Amino acid sequence: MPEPIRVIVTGAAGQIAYSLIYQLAKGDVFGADQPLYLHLLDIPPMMGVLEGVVMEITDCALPLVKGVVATADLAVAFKDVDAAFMVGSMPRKQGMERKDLLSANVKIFKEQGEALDKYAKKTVKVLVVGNPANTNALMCAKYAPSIPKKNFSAMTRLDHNRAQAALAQKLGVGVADVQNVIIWGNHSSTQFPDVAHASVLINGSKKSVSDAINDKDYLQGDFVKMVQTRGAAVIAARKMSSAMSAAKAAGDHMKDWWFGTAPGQHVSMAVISDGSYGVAADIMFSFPVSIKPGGEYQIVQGLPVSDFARKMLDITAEELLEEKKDALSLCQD
Ligand SMILES: NC(=O)C1=CN([C@@H]2O[C@H](COP(=O)(O)OP(=O)(O)OC[C@H]3O[C@@H](n4cnc5c(N)ncnc54)[C@H](O)[C@@H]3O)[C@@H](O)[C@H]2O)C=CC1
Ligand SMILES: O=C([O-])CC(=O)C(=O)O
Repeated sequence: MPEPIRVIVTGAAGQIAYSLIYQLAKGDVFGADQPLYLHLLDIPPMMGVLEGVVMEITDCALPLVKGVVATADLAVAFKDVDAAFMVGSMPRKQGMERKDLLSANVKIFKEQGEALDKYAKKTVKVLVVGNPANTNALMCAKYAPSIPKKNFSAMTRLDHNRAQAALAQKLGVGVADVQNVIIWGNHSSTQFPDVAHASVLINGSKKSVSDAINDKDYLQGDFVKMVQTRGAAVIAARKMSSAMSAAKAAGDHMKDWWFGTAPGQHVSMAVISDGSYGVAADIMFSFPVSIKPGGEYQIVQGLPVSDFARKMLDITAEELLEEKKDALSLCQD
């Protein structure tokens, strides 16, 4: 058996964590033979609830769990962690955009960036889930200068999974038969879900999704809108934001980052922009990435960008630049 790793979940008494912790504890993310210590962080008023979560983890009798550290103390929570799921923050309510959460949430990611910098392993892989996720991740990285920026990411995998599942339904195939959809940009209603490079396996032969659906108006219209607004639709129906699907996406994101993507496949991750595809540098922008075994991601290069895609990329990058400006000023207060 490998040495145990240390994995932190912030917001551990909340909704997403409730689904996520079980996936981590039973080996779905880091592997069925990888023991781990779970570090669970929440705020002091939630310590009673968190105690209940710890009881349930114990009662699951899962052999991979070597110990649980439940705390509101950042120094204890972030000590020597190998992987960080940064969930803890306020969710939006009906009628809000995710960026409306910036003033409530960004300072959490500043403070926890500082804690990662002080206490975590320098190789830690950080996934920011709390909204607005891209800009929170940017600030988290900024305040953890001793950790490479490439170790920080934000979650657009839920959008990616939504797009993949919707296309599979439309085409009447299994989800695994649809590959290489791309979410570009912000985890917000300006994101661009792009099928131009996606493929589908139909009756054993591989086709482009665009050819298989053969309805440009749908692919550039209703499909894009549906993925952009799916989070709001779930809130309208459930009166609470997506949690089970968000936890599944967080697990998928980290699993691919930890183990690598299959040859020829790419997934969507918001990572620090290096200027690829004419996107402004130094914003957390969702790109197609391929990941080597062992966890080094690369932004997939050289994909053709249509005029329509160019317009969509520019809109979402512009929003991220505005969020960055607001976040920097909030963090200086
Ligand atoms: N990137 C994505 O695709 C998605 C992001 N989200 C976001 O994830 C976040 C969490 O959502 P839920 O789990 O549903 O919310 P929740 O309200 O059920 O749980 C959040 C937890 O975070 C805790 N928390 C608040 N401030 C904290 C701090 N400073 N340190 C540690 N813990 C803190 C709260 O006490 C609470 O237990 C929200 O911002 C939500 O918008 C949700 C779905 C998808
Ligand atoms: O929409 C929200 O506020 C929660 C979220 O990020 C999502 O479901 O994609």
